Amino acid sequence: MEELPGGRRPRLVSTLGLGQRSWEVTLDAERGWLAWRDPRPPRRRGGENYFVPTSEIIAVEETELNEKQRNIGRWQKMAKPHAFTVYYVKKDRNHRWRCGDVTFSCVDEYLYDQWMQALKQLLEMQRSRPKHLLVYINPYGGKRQGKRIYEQKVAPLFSLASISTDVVITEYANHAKDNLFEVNINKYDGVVCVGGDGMFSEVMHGLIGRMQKDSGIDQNNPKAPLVQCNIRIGIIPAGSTDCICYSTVGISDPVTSALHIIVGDCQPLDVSSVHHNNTFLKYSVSLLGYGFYGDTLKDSEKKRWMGPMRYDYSGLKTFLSHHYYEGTISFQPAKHTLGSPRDKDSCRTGCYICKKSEQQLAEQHKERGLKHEEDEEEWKVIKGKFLAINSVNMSCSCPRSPKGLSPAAHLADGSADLILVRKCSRLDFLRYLVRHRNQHDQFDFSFVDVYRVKSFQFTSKLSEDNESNVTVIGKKRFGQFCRDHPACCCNIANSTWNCDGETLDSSAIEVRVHCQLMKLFARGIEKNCNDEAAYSQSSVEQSL
Ligand SMILES: CCCCCCCCCCCCC/C=C/[C@@H](O)[C@H](CO)NC(=O)CCCCCCCCCCCCCCC
Ligand SMILES: Nc1ncnc2c1ncn2[C@@H]1O[C@H](COP(=O)(O)OP(=O)(O)OP(=O)(O)O)[C@@H](O)[C@H]1O
Ligand SMILES: [Ca+2]
Repeated sequence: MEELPGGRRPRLVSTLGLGQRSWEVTLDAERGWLAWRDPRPPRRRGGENYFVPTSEIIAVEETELNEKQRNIGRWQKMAKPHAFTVYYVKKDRNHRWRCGDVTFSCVDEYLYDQWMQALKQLLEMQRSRPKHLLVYINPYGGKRQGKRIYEQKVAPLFSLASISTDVVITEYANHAKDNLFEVNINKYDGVVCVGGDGMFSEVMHGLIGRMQKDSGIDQNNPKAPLVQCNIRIGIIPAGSTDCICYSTVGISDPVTSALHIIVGDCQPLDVSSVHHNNTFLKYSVSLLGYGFYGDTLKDSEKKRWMGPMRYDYSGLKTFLSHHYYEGTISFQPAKHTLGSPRDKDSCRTGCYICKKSEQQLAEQHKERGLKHEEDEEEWKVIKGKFLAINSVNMSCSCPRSPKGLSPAAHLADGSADLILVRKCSRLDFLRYLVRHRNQHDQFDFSFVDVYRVKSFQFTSKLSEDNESNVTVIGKKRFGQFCRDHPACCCNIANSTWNCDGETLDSSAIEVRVHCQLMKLFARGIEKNCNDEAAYSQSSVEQSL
């Protein structure tokens, strides 16, 4: 390697054997890349060029060349050619990552040692990579393939990357959550969950809950400033919806997720806390849905045996029942964030809007102890009859809806998009649903409103009436549905909140978004060359 002043050795350039030819291989430690180039002029079918950021090198290993490889070209003269294999992230279409490998041969041991040492040094310098992970596998999530997926697709990659693991196969619901309150968490560089959104939710509750407990924060206080959780969670998708994985990586694919964990990616995530009467209920990172998604989930729980199909079955059933619910929503608009839910651009890796929120959060932490102006900020109140009330902290894109419930929602901007779908005809509601799967704007309907909020509260008409002691008993005599108007679909019972795929017991809730409360082994969805809608600073500036 060439030396720079100060003893830095940023560049190693050698001619190494690859296949049957000699290639020019460069390791540029300063700029952080490894490249190999066929030095033959392009018209002789050479000129190929490969380039890998060193942050995306997975491992390097000594390699024994096989008989066939040894007997070609100049390597056949050597008793034992010295070869090494570099494993790296190979980016495929649709955000899919694969483990690529390339084997280089060196003319002598000295050159081999030089390369091995330089590459190993570079790998050791990747400080954000995990070395020791705690893994929870839900053997019953999704299509019940969690254990197989982990053993066949993920564990071999972790061992290639020299990551050691403690693996827990869960034996009951909440096993992972309970366990996280007991383990010596400081031993680990991250926690991995193999399963779906429900399994992720368990691990998140365990980690955030543990963090608050250790810091003496009372989770039942809805206004308590929660302590950020710096231990990252990796999601190996093996569930039914895998919305959190899809929305943060761009695909639900176990190998891709394992590689994001190995390279030590970090994606902060907003978390909403949900309370009822000063009692903590749950945290949410994806969907908090009342009405359509609440009823779909409640019905689907009885059909777990159907696997992922249960959501389509119960979704269709709920669609046909066409129930709407009356209630009051009060919310505080998110004025601190630059974007809006109607933006054409989406949150992508390195998102400028999320970075801005991160800076604001750091300033807030510095000013902690000074007066908090939050409570003085305005509340908007909306009363109405709703088919669905959805609050999403992220786009909620998933294989069922690749652009999600709110395509412009941000992963880490400290806000949620509150989507109110008012009472409308079945046909209109179907048109709304269909737009989750095509390119048209799902908010461009007179019966749909969307707001970017930092907190909200909901009370159903039924509980308001209960509280004001209005003839509830009289109403109950009508049974669950309005018998006077069989066709009107009005429902005097409450719906249920769907909180990241789990039902909540209370319909009256108070929700608050906590900016970047936790972190994932992910980097957000990467911009593609054809992804013109990705955020850049200039596009934000134009919108100001
Ligand atoms: C005509 C086709 C329209 C299709 C519209 C599809 C929209 C799908 C939007 C999915 C949004 C998922 C949000 C993520 C929520 C997760 O935290 C949670 C836990 O995993 N998953 C669910 O609650 C699982 C929720 C799954 C809901 C599935 C709903 C399926 C609706 C089917 C309606 C059919 C009407 C057809 C009439 C002819
Ligand atoms: N060993 C177990 N036995 C029964 N339930 C479990 C076990 N381990 C975890 N669970 C629970 O199973 C629930 C569902 O699991 P998971 O999220 O992995 O799959 P899913 O519901 O099919 O997928 P999705 O949440 O993506 O729709 C979780 O809420 C979790 O608490
Ligand atoms: Ca958000």
